[in-house]
Amino acid sequence: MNSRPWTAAEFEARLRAVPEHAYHDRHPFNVRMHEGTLTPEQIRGWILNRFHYQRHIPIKDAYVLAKLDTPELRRMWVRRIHDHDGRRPGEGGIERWLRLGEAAGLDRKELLSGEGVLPGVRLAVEGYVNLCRLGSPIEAVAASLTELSAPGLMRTRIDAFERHYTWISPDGLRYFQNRIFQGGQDSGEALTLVLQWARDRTDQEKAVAALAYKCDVLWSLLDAVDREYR
Ligand SMILES: O=C(O)c1cc(C(=O)O)c2c(n1)C(=O)C(=O)c1cc(C(=O)O)[nH]c1-2
Repeated sequence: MNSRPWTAAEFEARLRAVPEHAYHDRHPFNVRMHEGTLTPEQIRGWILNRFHYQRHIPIKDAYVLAKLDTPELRRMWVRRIHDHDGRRPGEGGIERWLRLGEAAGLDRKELLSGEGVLPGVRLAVEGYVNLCRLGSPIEAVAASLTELSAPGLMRTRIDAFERHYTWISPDGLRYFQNRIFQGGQDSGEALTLVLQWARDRTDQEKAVAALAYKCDVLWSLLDAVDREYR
């Protein structure tokens, strides 16, 4: 027999508890990034590998979009693709990440080539894309709720970069500045949907599990980078 559903407040608390314990801001590589002890080579290795994640975000969002069955929901979700791809060449999050790479001394051709992306990073990103491709709408949307923790992390990261990595021009940090607002908007919308859609305890548990899986994706990405750039 199914357990009783959690109340909306209980369910929200369970969702919020997942990234509080398992978000990648606690990963030793990220901790060292914020402490200012990473070398330029380590920072560049992170930027290059994280680009693989960034360029797959609009791809996974296209899979999520295809699961939404009303114009209202699709209009809301399609904004995420525009946020990353921009509406014209030279705009959007992917372009800003390329500029971050350039500000750190990486060639954009090198970033776009995908060379040097670690196998563990490829697998982690593939895991997230496949969850959004094959999972239910509630799982795909719940997985994005790591973004509940992203705006706070962006503020700390900008502060750390401005303090410790002054060899990167401040213009390169525009990606992170934009994500403070975008991450807040994305996660607010996603949380409303997940709370609305979960009808029973099975849905609720699947949403929590999808969010935990997404934390593992981000954690594994940093594990791979940390191991390679010792
Ligand atoms: O730098 C980060 O720590 C970080 C984390 C996350 C996240 O928590 O998933 C995202 C981003 N950045 C990000 O830039 C981004 O566009 C993004 C989209 C999503 C998502 O799951 O839809 N997460 C994140």
